[in-house]
Amino acid sequence: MAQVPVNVTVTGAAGQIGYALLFRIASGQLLGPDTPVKLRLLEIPQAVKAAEGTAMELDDCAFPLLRGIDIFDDPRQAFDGANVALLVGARPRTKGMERGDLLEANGGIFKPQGEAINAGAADDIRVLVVGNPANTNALIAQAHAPDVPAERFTAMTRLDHNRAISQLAAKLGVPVTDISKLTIWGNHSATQYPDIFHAEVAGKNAAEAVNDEAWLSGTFIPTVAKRGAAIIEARGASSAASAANAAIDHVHDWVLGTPEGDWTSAAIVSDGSYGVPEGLISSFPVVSRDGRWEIVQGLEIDAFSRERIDASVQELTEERDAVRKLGLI
Ligand SMILES: NC(=O)C1=CN([C@@H]2O[C@H](COP(=O)(O)OP(=O)(O)OC[C@H]3O[C@@H](n4cnc5c(N)ncnc54)[C@H](O)[C@@H]3O)[C@@H](O)[C@H]2O)C=CC1
Ligand SMILES: O=C([O-])CC(=O)C(=O)O
Repeated sequence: MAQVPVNVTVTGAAGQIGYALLFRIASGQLLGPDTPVKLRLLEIPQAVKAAEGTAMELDDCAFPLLRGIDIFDDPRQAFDGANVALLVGARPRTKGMERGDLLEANGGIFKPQGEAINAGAADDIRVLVVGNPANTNALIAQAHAPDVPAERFTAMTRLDHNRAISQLAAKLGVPVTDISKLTIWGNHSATQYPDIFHAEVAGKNAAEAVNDEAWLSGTFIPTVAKRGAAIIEARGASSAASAANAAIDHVHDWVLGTPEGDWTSAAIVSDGSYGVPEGLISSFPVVSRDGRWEIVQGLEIDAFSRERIDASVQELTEERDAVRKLGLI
């Protein structure tokens, strides 16, 4: 029997990540080759026409799995019946903007979107926030969706995870497929901590294989943490195709499961594991089983890692306090 299509809502659909993302969703890379999808695109009124142009191109691909495209400028309509929501559209930081202004501007986007998800999304809704500051935007949306289990709100650190795998593989001269069990901890920001102490290269400990602490603290960690800025500097625009790719990876693994013997990284609501205050949306080592993220437990955290995890979690705590003060959560 033909499967019922899955409703996938994408915000910021006319933006550069949207352009790289929508064709991959429609081609079956998000939910697998047997799952038909309906796209529900949300844009601001001024960008609806551009979204319509992208929809025309999607039509022109004649993707067998694509069963419909609807375009909205109202979050209530866009999230109605959504099974998967990719929250990409956000207010970028502009010149002279303070962090508080950025959080406030994004609160104006993610609060109504959380409310709309609460009001009308499907019972199995899964939310991935990509728009920056992703962790705190996810926290704001989650705070306004009290009827949705908090665990359904996540933020993207998969791009950082993939960047770290690539950097580590290059250092060791191995294919990326040899690297497993790498972790991004904390915030999707320059304070994030890419951790190779539990990572493996072809089954052996990666930190021992690297055996170069100067490279680890002086090159690897800052390269991964500042990669977004380096891309902006080189391309004159922020990462788009690689961000879309990571969003596909995140949702694909969440719905269909992570491979046995490995884990990935995702920012999910903390249950207090590894000393991360409960309720913060922070990146952890995670596996997905039966459609739910689970934090990998029992990893030993040495002083080097502890200090870095704590610094990033401290930043998340400050962002949470700032949005609390602004009355956004
Ligand atoms: N978590 C991560 O790893 C990454 C996050 N990002 C973030 O993703 C976001 C999107 O990036 P781009 O696509 O390059 O930006 P972009 O500026 O090309 O597109 C953003 C789109 O969002 C739309 N938008 C703004 N407010 C909206 C609202 N209230 N509802 C619906 N749509 C709205 C805009 O009209 C625009 O079309 C940015 O915040 C960027 O910083 C980018 C790369 C990686
Ligand atoms: O700062 C940005 O907009 C881009 C970003 O998050 C990244 O590439 O990691």
